[in-house]
Amino acid sequence: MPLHTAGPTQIYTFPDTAALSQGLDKYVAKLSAEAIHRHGKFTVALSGGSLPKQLSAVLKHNNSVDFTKWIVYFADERCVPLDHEDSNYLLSKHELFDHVPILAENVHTIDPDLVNDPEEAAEDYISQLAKTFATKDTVRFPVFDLILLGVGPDGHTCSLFPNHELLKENTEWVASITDSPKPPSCRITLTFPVLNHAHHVAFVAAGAGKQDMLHQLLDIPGHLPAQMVKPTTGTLSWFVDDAAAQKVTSTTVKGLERL
Ligand SMILES: O=C1O[C@H](COP(=O)(O)O)[C@@H](O)[C@H](O)[C@H]1O
Repeated sequence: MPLHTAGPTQIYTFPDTAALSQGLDKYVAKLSAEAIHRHGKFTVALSGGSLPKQLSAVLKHNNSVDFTKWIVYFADERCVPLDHEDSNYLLSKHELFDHVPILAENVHTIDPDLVNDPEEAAEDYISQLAKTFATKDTVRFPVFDLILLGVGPDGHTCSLFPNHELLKENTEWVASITDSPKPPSCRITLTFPVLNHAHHVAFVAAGAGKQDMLHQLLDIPGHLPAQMVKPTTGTLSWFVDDAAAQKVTSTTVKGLERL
């Protein structure tokens, strides 16, 4: 069974969070090696919340991964200083960057001088993206090798919240939000077109607290933000533990698979 398949959503389940981290390590290491072989770098967008810890537990010990070729952006970021406890960057720094040879200049943070002006911060982040992603005429949006996403209990992903006007954003690469229902209220976020142009997108969700939302997202068709992530040509995977997957019954997905 290949590690990932194009087309239908692939759901990988694991008995617990330790096994989930092992599966994620295998998946990310493979995509990293493939991307570096293909174009000399691995462009990845990381979420905050529970993701960095889950991702890094095994990956940070994986010496086969060439982290020097990683170009890191954030799927979303809170408009706070980089040393603030709410910073998604700080989380990933503590969990991953401090333990692996990622180059500081390859980690693209929100400009700390712009955190009081979310709109400007989003504009600046677009400029940072433009340095990595040379857009061709046919491809208007950055094409990440991998975007790693989390999902909140309300179905939000990145800083794209249910019923928010940002769900309609279809031209900008990065948008700002000043009324996030989850604090802090000011944030910047990648938009759906960017998420949906990626080569690979993977959601990571663990714990019984995600059960109801996972059931809703995977079994009941709808338009919650996490359900609007539908890569046009890329793959979509879910990495979940048994606790989170307990109520998922869907026959519309390809099936729950163990790695
Ligand atoms: O606010 C945020 O929440 C989501 C979900 O977080 P989790 O702790 O439930 O995994 C996260 O993906 C996003 O990056 C973050 O800013």
